[in-house]
Amino acid sequence: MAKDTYLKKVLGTPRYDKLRSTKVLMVGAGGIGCELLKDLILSGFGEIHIVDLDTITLSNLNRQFLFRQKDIDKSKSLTISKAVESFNYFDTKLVPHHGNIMNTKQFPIEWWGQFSYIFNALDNLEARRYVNKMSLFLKKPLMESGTTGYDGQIQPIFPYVSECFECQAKATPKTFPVCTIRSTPSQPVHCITWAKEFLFHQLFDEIESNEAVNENNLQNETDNKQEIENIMKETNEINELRTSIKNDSSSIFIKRLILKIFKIDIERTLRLESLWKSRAKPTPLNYEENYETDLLGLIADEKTNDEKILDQDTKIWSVLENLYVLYRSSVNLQKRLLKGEEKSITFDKDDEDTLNFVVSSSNLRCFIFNIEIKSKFDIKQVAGNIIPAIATTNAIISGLSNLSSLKYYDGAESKKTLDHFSTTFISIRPNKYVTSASLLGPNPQCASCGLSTRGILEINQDQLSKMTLNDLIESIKSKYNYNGDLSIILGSSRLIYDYDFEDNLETKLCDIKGFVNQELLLIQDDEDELENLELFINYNSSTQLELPQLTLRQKKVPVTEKPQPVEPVAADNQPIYIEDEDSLIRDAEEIELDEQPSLKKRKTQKPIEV
Ligand SMILES: Nc1ncnc2c1ncn2[C@@H]1O[C@H](COP(=O)(O)OP(=O)(O)OP(=O)(O)O)[C@@H](O)[C@H]1O
Ligand SMILES: [Zn+2]
Repeated sequence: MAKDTYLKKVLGTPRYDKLRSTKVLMVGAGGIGCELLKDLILSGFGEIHIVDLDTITLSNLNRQFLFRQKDIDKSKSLTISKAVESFNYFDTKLVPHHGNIMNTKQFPIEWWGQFSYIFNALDNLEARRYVNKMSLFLKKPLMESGTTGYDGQIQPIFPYVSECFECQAKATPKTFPVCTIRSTPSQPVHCITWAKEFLFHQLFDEIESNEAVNENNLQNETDNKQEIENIMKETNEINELRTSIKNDSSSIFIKRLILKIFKIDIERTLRLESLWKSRAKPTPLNYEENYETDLLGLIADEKTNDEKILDQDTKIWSVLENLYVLYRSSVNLQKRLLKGEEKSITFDKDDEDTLNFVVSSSNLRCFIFNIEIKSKFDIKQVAGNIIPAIATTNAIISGLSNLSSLKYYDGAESKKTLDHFSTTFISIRPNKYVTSASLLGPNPQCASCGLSTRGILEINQDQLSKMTLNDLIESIKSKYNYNGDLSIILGSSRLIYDYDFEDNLETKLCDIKGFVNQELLLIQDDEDELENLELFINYNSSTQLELPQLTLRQKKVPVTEKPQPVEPVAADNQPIYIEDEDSLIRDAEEIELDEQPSLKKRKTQKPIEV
């Protein structure tokens, strides 16, 4: 049977026609991306653009099945597009892009406009938030997906109709007080964090000016003046070591480092009696007396010892072995910096030198503080924030992501409501492998979609040099029916106009600092009647000034009820609804957009435009 006839039969003609002419975007070509691309191709999408910033590493191969050993170090997006050629039965057009999705030069807003659906297959919050924002600006449906170990989730997002990615607060990574890390560790994770975030970072990585440890920060954590003084002194000494690594090609800095961090700093901390009243005291490392000679012996036969020690990643290394690993990794890191190709080195769990440095220094600190020493394998999991990625979980989540998106292209779109979709979870819980929850409307408190409306302000260079800020304000006021004054914030926080800050009113737009292509303008109604308006500035050669067609929603009395996270209920063949005190909500009701829906109302449905 001809391919097209086959596909038409499987999909049905209306869906076939739609899918063949549909362009979609997949962001991320890693664990989920490999599975998802296979599914999207076999579903008959007409054109798929794939974006990934990374290259393939050895550790990807166990689950990113489209990559092979020969592909290591090659671009993920380019390789994945070639890898699917053998089963690209329906001649889907594949367009790979090697780059960061947040790069506005490579991916300007017009570029996003071409897609009918966006699929996220990402692994970090920052990029997910960015894609969510773009989907809100362009009102493009987005399928969010993620997995950790056996757990996974998909969330279909229909901008301003269902919850966006930001509507529910996200868990923030666990952090520890500076003083626990710097002075009083009690668990291996404290020492690992110290080794990775402080010691390694300060010695080898690029340091941003706002990162510097300063007394003010420390005063919020402890009122022990001496402790603050010690931490500041230690930081300055580390900075000196950092300079000596690059200025003196000998390995003498390693001995200075060992003596400083495992002996002198510890002795200094021990003098702070108050710290040790209710804690076990650390024991400074007697390096010169107990270990130096043996270490020099090991170093004399590096070839044998590298094999005997460095490769034993599940073994618990002795103190001497840890010193050996610290020495070897420090020498390698110094060599790399002296070579000049790398200005600084960032910790990466797959970079052996950085991992070995962190493992050994963390273990030596554990030894000093009487904390259990861990294997390299175990420390890698913690330092790399690794939860083992499971290929099957990725495959199931990608399957759900693809299938759920296909419903969007089903025949009768005019009747389609959020009821047709659900957030779906998988987890290893017995009898509840797959659970799902119906989609909620936007959280009215959500800063990304509930409190504001977004659109694109198109403007050409000529207008930029003719128009003043005042002209722009007048255009905005009349377009969106503001009753009173407004204020404007440019970018993340720069106020350029409000009722008592009029300095820029007569300034031409091109002369307002920060008023540049791809930047954001946040417009707030001083009367507090209309919701916030966020405009994305887009330079365009043909348009004079074009403000987006939008109706700003009226602000109503603030809703006091805080949305609660929804506990999913078990899936069966029936659509799943969330049970509340009164009843199961089964009928689709429409929400008027200018209502401030409560959580219960947010369960009701609004038609989705396709
Ligand atoms: N801002 C971004 N732009 C483009 N691609 C991104 C961006 N952020 C992350 N990615 C890509 O998303 C993919 C996520 O895949 P995955 O979660 O499997 O991570 P990985 O880096 O391949 O694996 P691991 O982290 O386990 O080594 C990666 O290929 C990563 O390069
Ligand atoms: Zn939202």
